[in-house]
Amino acid sequence: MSVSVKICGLTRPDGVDAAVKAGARYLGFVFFPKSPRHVTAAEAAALAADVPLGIARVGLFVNPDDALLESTLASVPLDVIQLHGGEDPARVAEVKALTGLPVMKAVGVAEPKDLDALWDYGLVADMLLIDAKPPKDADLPGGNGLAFDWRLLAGRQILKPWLLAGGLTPDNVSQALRLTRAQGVDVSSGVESAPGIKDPDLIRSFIARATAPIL
Ligand SMILES: O=C(O)c1ccccc1N[C@@H]1O[C@H](COP(=O)(O)O)[C@@H](O)[C@H]1O
Repeated sequence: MSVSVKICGLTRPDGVDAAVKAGARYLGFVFFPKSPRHVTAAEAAALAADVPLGIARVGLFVNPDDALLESTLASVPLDVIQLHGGEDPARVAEVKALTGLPVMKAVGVAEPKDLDALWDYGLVADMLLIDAKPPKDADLPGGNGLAFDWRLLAGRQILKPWLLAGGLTPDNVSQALRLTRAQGVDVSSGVESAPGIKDPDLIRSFIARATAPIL
């Protein structure tokens, strides 16, 4: 089966267009004001409006309260909620019930014991996103262009469908897939010309390499 690709942090129509045409399976919109990729609900609604059926529009939130989720969903047609903060498994279940949407929970990994959380979140989330754990002093809990040691995932059984994230680029995605055998990959800063500005050529190149046969 072909690898699913998520292009995250889209802020402009040319990035959405490049991702859709190149075969992305998920498009991510960031609703976290500290991020250079933050979009307002009105901006996201415009970007998400004409996305073809079969491509999931993912709303990325960091510790959102119910009001933010409800007000965003009132105007943005989202298909999946991504939780990228410190939400515990009970909150993941609450967000699922509140929104009626599938939830993808990000789990940060820096060392082997971080993988233990995949079990607890796998029991409640619909999908998992396995990302590099951010440095302690980081402003953002993701989107930092940092990779973790992919060998930690080799041969690992994971309860739910999952995407690999963290520091992926067109140049390293093949190696990441070879080592982890991930079913999908998620990229943000690795396909940008500047923080928050996606480069359509890098998006095309990333998707072509991620979906090429693994040798
Ligand atoms: O992209 C962001 O700005 C962001 C902000 C807050 C939480 C998560 C964020 N991005 C997610 O992190 C992964 C990895 O990013 P990168 O490829 O290493 O830059 C990204 O795919 C988003 O899902």
